[in-house]
Amino acid sequence: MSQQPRRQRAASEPVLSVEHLRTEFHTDKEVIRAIDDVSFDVHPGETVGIVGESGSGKSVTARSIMGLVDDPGRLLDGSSIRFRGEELVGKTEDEYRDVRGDGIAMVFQDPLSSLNPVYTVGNQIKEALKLHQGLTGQAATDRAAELLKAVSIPDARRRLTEYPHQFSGGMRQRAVIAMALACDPDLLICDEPTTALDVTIQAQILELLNDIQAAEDLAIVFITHDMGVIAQVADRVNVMYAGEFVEKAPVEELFANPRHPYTQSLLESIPGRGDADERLQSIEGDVPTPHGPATYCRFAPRCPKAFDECDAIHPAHVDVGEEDVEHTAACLLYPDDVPQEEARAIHEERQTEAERTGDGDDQLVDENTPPEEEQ
Ligand SMILES: Nc1ncnc2c1ncn2[C@@H]1O[C@H](COP(=O)(O)OP(=O)(O)OP(=O)(O)O)[C@@H](O)[C@H]1O
Ligand code: NI
Repeated sequence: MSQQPRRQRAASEPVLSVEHLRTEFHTDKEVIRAIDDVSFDVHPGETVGIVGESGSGKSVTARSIMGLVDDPGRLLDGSSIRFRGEELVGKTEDEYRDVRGDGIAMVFQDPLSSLNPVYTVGNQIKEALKLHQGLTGQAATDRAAELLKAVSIPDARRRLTEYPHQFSGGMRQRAVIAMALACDPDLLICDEPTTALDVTIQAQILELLNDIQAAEDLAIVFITHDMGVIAQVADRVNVMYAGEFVEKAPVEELFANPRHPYTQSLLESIPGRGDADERLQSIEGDVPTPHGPATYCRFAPRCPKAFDECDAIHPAHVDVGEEDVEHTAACLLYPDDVPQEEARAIHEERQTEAERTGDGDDQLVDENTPPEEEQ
């Protein structure tokens, strides 16, 4: 159990390091590039948030990390996901199962999808303990009760003997978190874990995750569409739109000084921010489905600040923060301390650079597909 101050954490090796992640779905009709060049890392003891509207690619990012992208989905060549320094891309399903059992755990929105209705909660936790820690018998029962206690389920011993349907929604999600903890993970990926719960229960679960994190120095990737939740849980935030990260910043910085027009729109749509009388303002339109690499700004059609070049140049991430603050935005408005033409030239040059180095002409990574079969 580490009590490192945050400063030292930032200097530690990342638990998870995602680089140039690209995930595509090849269907009969179309190719969906659900994730297009996403990079981020997560250090021990910190929570990194991924926030964006429905369809922006949050869950596919999570499933890519977990090795759970099913057919017809594939990770493109050049994608790298390192966990505790070890490359996960290209692992076989068997190898990946070990990673999921020993190190990375995931909590989904619907706790019932992770619980089997015909077994008691206790049996399911004990099964996880047997699988991941080799615990059986009384030792497993004791540990399972400890885990239920750790997630603040009262009367833990008795509740071990109950079935999922005897648990309320919030208690079920706690039980799922207890199951996730049974593999003693270094990294927990939470995909909208509180979206189905009412606000009071939601707050309790977020509090619980916070406590567990502090006690275990756990690294968390927290996925949500809700900026209010992000404000409560995240240390650093990646704002996602149509398969790309469009802004990355520490949480306080993101809320105090949002730079990407998409982030600004997301923040304006939080009730209670700004003018109290103002009607909840949501962003008009939907996230587009991305096909192939972006050669323009995908947010431009909905962006209040868009101009002609936004349809022609793909924005690269540029520093938009104070010195020493890791804050970047992918928007042609930046850098804003140089003439606009110069700023656009920077993005154009980076786009050309990316195209020259083979970006947009990727080969698929899939051990089942020999290279000559790729188009
Ligand atoms: N199995 C699949 N086959 C084809 N396309 C898929 C598949 N899974 C996801 N996609 C596409 O990938 C894109 C991103 O989806 P994803 O589920 O990651 O969004 P999300 O940000 O998690 O949204 P939500 O907030 O609704 O959960 C969408 O365009 C979606 O249609
Ligand atoms: Ni999702």
